[in-house]
Amino acid sequence: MSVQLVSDTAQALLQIQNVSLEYQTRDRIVRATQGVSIDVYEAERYVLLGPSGCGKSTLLKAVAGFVAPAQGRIVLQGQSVSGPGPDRVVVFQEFDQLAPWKTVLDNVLFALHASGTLRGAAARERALYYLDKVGLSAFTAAYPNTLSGGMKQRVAIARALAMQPRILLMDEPFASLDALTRRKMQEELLRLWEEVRFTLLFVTHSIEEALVVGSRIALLSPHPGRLRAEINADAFNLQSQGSPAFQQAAQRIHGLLFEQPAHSTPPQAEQALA
Ligand SMILES: Nc1ncnc2c1ncn2[C@@H]1O[C@H](COP(=O)(O)OP(=O)(O)OP(=O)(O)O)[C@@H](O)[C@H]1O
Repeated sequence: MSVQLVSDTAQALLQIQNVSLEYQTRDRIVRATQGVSIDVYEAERYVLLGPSGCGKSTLLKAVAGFVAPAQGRIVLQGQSVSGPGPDRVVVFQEFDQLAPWKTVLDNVLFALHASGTLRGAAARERALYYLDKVGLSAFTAAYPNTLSGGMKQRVAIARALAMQPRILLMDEPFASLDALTRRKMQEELLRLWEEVRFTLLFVTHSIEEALVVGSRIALLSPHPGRLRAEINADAFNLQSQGSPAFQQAAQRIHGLLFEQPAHSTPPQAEQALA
């Protein structure tokens, strides 16, 4: 009998129940996802993977409460999501998500103050704690325009973790970084997860990134996105990248996404799905 990662009887932290998402444009309705059902459990690193336009970002925005489902519902810890809240924090791809007129420390403090999460010395202590966790203790007084792209993303991650959200939402957070920095950030994210054990919902269109970052991966079909399969990726990390098992998993995912037999697609160093 095989051992399952997740107990069937455990209550999922996040339940995406038969969710269809739509945009109303001037002349038509664009359906982004179709009847997607996903359960995400406490301390999972759950990845949404699929080709460009399959609705990954829209699904993440719906969990964040920015987009209301046209059908189905999203439930976080037993409560229906009906709008944004400090229990869900998003880290985006863009480097301009920090306030440029605030220092690194003030960017983190502002989130804590504005959301009513913490004030005074307690807020400062928590902000400094998470800035230290992302290796930015020496840059608390710096302004965003003096930081590299990777450092800005670290501030955004520290700011998000400082909120101690029930779930951290990341929308292709490393996609604008060069390959080396991206790898380093993946490594840091996994190290942070080992320490803090937050629950993560992570969007990417890179098969490799999904396997490295995720403990489970949802494969979404092309537009409109439907759940095609869920893959257990707990066995993989940056060290296993390039191993035969890793390459096989990447090949299998590629096959599942594009409905090709797994053996017909040679594995590549980086399999992006754009
Ligand atoms: N504001 C919008 N108005 C109308 N249609 C939209 C809007 N945002 C997204 N869409 C459409 O919804 C679908 C899903 O888009 P979404 O950005 O969620 O996909 P994605 O999988 O995240 O893609 P990518 O990997 O390219 O970011 C696409 O067809 C897109 O054109």
